[in-house]
Amino acid sequence: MSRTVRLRGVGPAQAGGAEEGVERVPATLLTGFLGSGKTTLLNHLLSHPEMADTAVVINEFGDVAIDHLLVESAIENAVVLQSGCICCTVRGDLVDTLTDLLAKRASGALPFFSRIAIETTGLADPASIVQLFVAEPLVAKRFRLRAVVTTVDAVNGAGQLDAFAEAGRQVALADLLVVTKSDIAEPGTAAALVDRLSRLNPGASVLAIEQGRLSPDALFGAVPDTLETGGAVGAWLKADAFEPADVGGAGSGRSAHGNDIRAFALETSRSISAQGLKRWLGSILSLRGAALLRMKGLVKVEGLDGPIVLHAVQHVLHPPLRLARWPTADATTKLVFITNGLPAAGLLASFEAFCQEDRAGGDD
Ligand SMILES: Nc1nc2c(ncn2[C@@H]2O[C@H](COP(=O)(O)OP(=O)(O)OP(=O)(O)O)[C@@H](O)[C@H]2O)c(=O)[nH]1
Repeated sequence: MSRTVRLRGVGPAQAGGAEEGVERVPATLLTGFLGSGKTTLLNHLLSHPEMADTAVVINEFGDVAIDHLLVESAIENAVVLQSGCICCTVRGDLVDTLTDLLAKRASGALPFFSRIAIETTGLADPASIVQLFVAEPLVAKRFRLRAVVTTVDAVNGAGQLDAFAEAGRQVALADLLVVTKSDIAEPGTAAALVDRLSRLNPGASVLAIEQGRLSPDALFGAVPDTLETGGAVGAWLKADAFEPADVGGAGSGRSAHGNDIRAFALETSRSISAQGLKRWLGSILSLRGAALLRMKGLVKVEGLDGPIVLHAVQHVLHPPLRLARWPTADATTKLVFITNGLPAAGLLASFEAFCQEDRAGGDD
């Protein structure tokens, strides 16, 4: 069930300017375990004037929606998705809500907004929401996922990571990890959590904050917006932060305690045919997608001057981006993985196998 609240529509919409825009609306997904400080952070972010034109979608689990009442400011465009979690029962509702927001913006029923923020329930698996932005045409055509921000409670976060798989998945999917409540954590606890999070998801930026105090500049500055430039690709991939997996060897990577979440990097100077890459991706995403929390990287493909940029979340591959030239001095394939129960050795062996195949494969 989707329920709309507080669509006050104050002020005129920017007459017609928002309709059928060429630009896709950037979306920030705010996730994090129960009580980890999502609403507090959202509130603080929305208090900044530059965030005024933000439409907010808040998903609450249960019969009585409360969080939206706590989001105090700037929410002319607040929508609550209730009675279920976005990632499962009300996923269709989220699609409807997003398209409805655009229609209302275009008709003037809503004030103009140039970005959206989506706050999930504390138990959501953000992967299925990320998938909407890639695989659901109604959403993918009009919105782009700008950032996944995950809050982790400095006091309870370590225990939640040990006990709940959802907490680990939320961390693995993040572009930015925000450690909250460092003001009330035991000395050293927040720093230890920052360290653990950096090992779980070496590609994400990690910031420790208090009482939601994070500026939009700090948030968006930590998450590159475009991959077209070399510097942005480097900051996005952060391959150096990942432990290398040994090609042909055990490729252990780093195991975090609790869930069997491992982060590791694969680097090889070998190139793969376009056909081989397509088949390898088809194979690992369909067969092992559930365990592949995240994969990002640059791949050297035969016959191309620049790399193919890959980004996959579980079974879903973001549209691959073809760069005209390599952003790095070394034109080598670099793939970083965060997996749950999927050892590096198997992935490396399969990549190598597909490198050997289809040497004469065409570009398609
Ligand atoms: N001391 C302190 N309290 C915080 C901080 N961040 C959040 N809180 C408090 O923690 C409680 C939960 O914060 P929320 O922002 O509601 O957390 P949430 O993730 O939105 O919670 P759910 O939607 O229930 O999952 C509230 O009482 C906040 O005031 C912080 O940095 N320091």
